[in-house]
Parts: sequence; C-alpha cells; structure tokens
Amino acid sequence: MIRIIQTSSLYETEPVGYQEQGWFLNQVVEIETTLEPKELLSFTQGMENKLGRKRLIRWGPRVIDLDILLYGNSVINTTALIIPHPRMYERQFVLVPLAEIAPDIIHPDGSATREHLDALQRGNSEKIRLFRGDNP
Ligand SMILES: Nc1ncnc2c1ncn2[C@@H]1O[C@H](COP(=O)(O)OP(=O)(O)OP(=O)(O)O)[C@@H](O)[C@H]1O
Ligand SMILES: Nc1nc2c(c(=O)[nH]1)N=C(CO)CN2
Repeated sequence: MIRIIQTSSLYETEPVGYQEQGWFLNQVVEIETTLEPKELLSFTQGMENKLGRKRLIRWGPRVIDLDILLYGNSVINTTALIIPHPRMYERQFVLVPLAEIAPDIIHPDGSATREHLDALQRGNSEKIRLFRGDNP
C-alpha cells in the first residue's frame, strides 16, 4: 500500500551536475506505505522503467527520477539504498520543496528541514522558482 499524504508545489530548477540540458521539474511527495524500504525502492524503480527512464548520462536528462529522501527516522546504508538520500542536503531542488511540506520534521541527524535549508542557502545559489504551468 502506498498512500499520498502531501505533495509540494512543482519547482523549475536549474540543472545540477550536468549543465547542457534544460531545467528540471522537481517535487517532493510525502507517502504512507506498508512497503519496507527495499520494496519501496523496487516499486519506484519499476515506475521509472515503466515510464521509459533510460540511464544515458549521469545526472543528465531523464523522463522521471524517483528518489527516496527519508524513511521515517531510519538510517540505511546498503549498496542499493542509502537513506537519508546521500546528496539531499546539498540540493535546493530537494530542500525547498521538502521545506514547503515538512519544514519542522526532525531528520536522523537531529536537525529540522528548515535548519538544513538555511545552512545550504548560506552558500548555495542554485536557481529555483515555482512552476506556474503554461498560463502565468
Ligand atoms: N535513497 C535512494 N533513493 C533512490 N535510489 C537510491 C537511493 N540510495 C541509493 N540509491 C541507488 O542509486 C542508484 C542510482 O540512482 P539514479 O540512477 O536514479 O541516480 P541519479 O538520480 O542519476 O543521481 P542521484 O542519486 O544523485 O539523484 C539506484 O540504482 C539506487 O540503487
Ligand atoms: N535541477 C535538478 N538537477 C538535477 C536533478 C534534479 O532532480 N533537479 N537530479 C539529478 C540526478 O538525480 C542531477 N541534477
């Protein structure tokens, strides 16, 4: 069972890592699930494959990318799955939408989302803006 609890707005975000591509649309979703972390990863990977995701360039353009950011307060460090997501604290395209739906949740390191975002924004100027669709 996977049930959607909250969805953030969509954000248009400047590509991070590989610049020669268009901007991304990013969103963070809170779900409730009976799936174990590994089962959830199999599910999200199945969805990516179904939607035609092809891995061509690392950090390059893709149809869809579903990452598991957090799983409750769990810390997981296996080869297939690392939680919290290993790069989430460096990415405004993750922390801005996460802060919209869950500013006060405490992460496994003891800090709140808002604190992580403040720390990141002190040094990072990745461009990100609310996506308003085709009809501004
Ligand atoms: N928390 C996680 N969520 C999703 N995948 C993860 C996670 N931790 C480890 N992985 C592993 O990362 C592998 C590569 O994922 P993927 O190809 O989507 O990387 P990417 O999206 O290009 O880059 P990034 O991981 O920086 O977002 C997956 O096969 C998966 O096993
Ligand atoms: N703006 C943006 N840049 C990225 C993104 C992403 O989701 N948004 N994902 C990446 C690999 O996961 C690499 N770079």
